[in-house]
Amino acid sequence: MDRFIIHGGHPLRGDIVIGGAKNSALKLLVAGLLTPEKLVLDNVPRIADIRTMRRLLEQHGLTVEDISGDGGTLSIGGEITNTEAPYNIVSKMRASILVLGPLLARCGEARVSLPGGCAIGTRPVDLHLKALETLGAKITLENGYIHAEAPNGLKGERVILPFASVGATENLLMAATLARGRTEIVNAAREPEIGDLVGCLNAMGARITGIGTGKLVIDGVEGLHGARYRVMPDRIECGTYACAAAITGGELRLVGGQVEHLGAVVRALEEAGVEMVQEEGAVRVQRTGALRGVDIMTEPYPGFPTDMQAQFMALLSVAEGASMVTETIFENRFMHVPELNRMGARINVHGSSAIIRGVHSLSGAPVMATDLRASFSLIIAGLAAHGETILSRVYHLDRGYEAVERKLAQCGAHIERVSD
Ligand SMILES: CC(=O)N[C@H]1[C@@H](OP(=O)(O)OP(=O)(O)OC[C@H]2O[C@@H](n3ccc(=O)[nH]c3=O)[C@H](O)[C@@H]2O)O[C@H](CO)[C@@H](O)[C@@H]1O
Ligand SMILES: C=C(OP(=O)(O)O)C(=O)O
Repeated sequence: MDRFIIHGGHPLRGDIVIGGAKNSALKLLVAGLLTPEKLVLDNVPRIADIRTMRRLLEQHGLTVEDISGDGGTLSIGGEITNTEAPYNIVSKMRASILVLGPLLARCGEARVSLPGGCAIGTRPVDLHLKALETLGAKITLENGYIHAEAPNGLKGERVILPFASVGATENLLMAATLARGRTEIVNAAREPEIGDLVGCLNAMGARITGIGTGKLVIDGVEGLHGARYRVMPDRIECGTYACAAAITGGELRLVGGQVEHLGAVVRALEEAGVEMVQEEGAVRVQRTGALRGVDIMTEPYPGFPTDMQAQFMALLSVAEGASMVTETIFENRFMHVPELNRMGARINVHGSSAIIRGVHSLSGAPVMATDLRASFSLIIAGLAAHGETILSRVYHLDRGYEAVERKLAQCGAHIERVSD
């Protein structure tokens, strides 16, 4: 198992290229199930979750080719020969549940392992299942698997989501592209990655309107065709490196980053004394003065993203004054707190809120990654801490961040990966 060794105290300066968004690319790959023709995706991030998704699609019978030879451009095509998504892949990566809608729409049936909970919460999929049932699917749960059938195809309906779930919106959206008639998704999630999925599906011949709003309207078509589409830049990676620049008092150009996707993160960083400016083709980030405490609450887009909560908390741990961070999306997303406290932070958790009392400095320590974003929050703390931080279980990080040690080291960080 790999570890990172970080020696803190070196301001980050230079350019970091922001890769394609994990949370978009995964769904765009799944969209390849909706057509036998070739879907070519550019700007695909080279991360473990994408490799897992490739394996899942390949075991459904599709061919995934690495056209660029470096994993950045993939083509997906071929016929579906197997409609089962097995436990060993779904339990590894929850986004696998997204094959359910497309398999059902294309093949009239699917068997997908129930994903179960994960480190950050129980994460049920009831909204996905209810939404597909509204389109006429018959769903049963047996032996840990979801069995969905729609032998006569799906039929468009109005679906009101009780919560703007990202995954339920995406599953339903993909299924509805091939349903008979019109589907309306009311209270749809508005995350930019959903807009990217709609953009790709429309390029494949789908008829979807309402991008960026809480109401998506899908007019079903007979079939989708091949297309070429570029994955949007990863707004969470961009926000993550912004926190890293800010905590070290450095200045970064985040190449390919887009301030408009960051919404509430930009405002929160500004309040904390960090400036993010959109320039041509890059976001420039630097501190404007001392870091100040800020209160934030995670919310669906355009609110503050839960996927930025841990990284922002690391920054607040050395800000002047007190901050309160309230997590409203996942019930167990504070596992970085005890690890940050081992590095000298003063954070108390009360239910779904964490109170952070800013300290003057952090000190390096051996710490353990518990999930993807929590891992990066410990790197951010390690970059500012005195002494050595050893971060173990780096595989969590490799799920979603590409070439972390290279990107940071070329901007002045002292970080190396050690394999046991
Ligand atoms: C691969 C991917 O894109 N993952 C993102 C996606 O996850 P994901 O699509 O799983 O997130 P959702 O928006 O669906 O989940 C939000 C909340 O709704 C609950 N819920 C969801 C579905 C359901 O059927 N029933 C239910 O109760 C979840 O347990 C959670 O508490 O959006 C999250 C919220 O922005 C992000 O943190 C994840 O990084
Ligand atoms: C929680 C995340 O991903 P997933 O939904 O794949 O677990 C994330 O990207 O922070």
